[in-house]
Amino acid sequence: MTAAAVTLCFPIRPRTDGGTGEEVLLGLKKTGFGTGKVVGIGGHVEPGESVVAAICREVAEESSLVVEAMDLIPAGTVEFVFPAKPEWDMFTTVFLCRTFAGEATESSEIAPTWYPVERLPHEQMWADASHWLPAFLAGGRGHWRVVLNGDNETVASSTHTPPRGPVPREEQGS
Ligand SMILES: Nc1[nH]c(=O)nc2c1ncn2[C@H]1C[C@H](O)[C@@H](COP(=O)(O)OP(=O)(O)OP(=O)(O)O)O1
Repeated sequence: MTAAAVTLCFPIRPRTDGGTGEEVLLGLKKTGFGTGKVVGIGGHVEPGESVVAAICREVAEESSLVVEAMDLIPAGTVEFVFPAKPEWDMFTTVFLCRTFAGEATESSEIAPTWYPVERLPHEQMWADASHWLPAFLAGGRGHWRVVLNGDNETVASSTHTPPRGPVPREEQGS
């Protein structure tokens, strides 16, 4: 079974509560997959849609923030593997974003909230998020493969593969 293509965007801005550092926009999922969890803003890539178009659409639909394609910062990818429920497998392309317009506003799907990057609400999130999200927010890049246990909640394993460097000259085509 092929993993569903999804995409997530983590808007980041300087903290607005007087603290130092940055805050990131997450949201309480009100409907569908992961209801009741605090998740990243995003969702499924529609057939025929580019990942970039999908994330701009999802951010607008779920949070009302307006994100332009050129302001997306590619961070990497995460594969969510549910061996006990393969139909839940997802492959997500992750972006950060520091330039956007509008105010985060509640939608039918998501109640958005800004959290200091140093104080993510891990107890309300998917257990795997503590493996890959702080790494991306700290500037890490690459691919994460997360395998869930049979309870579809706890983490059996998580593996990080760093991005490939530039292709060595001798491996480049002519
Ligand atoms: N293990 C996991 N940890 C995590 O942090 N996020 C996960 C996850 N498994 C899936 N997700 C995220 C990725 C994706 O953005 C989201 C599910 O996509 P959607 O919100 O689009 O799904 P829904 O079925 O609610 O909505 P529709 O696409 O509108 O049908 O869940």
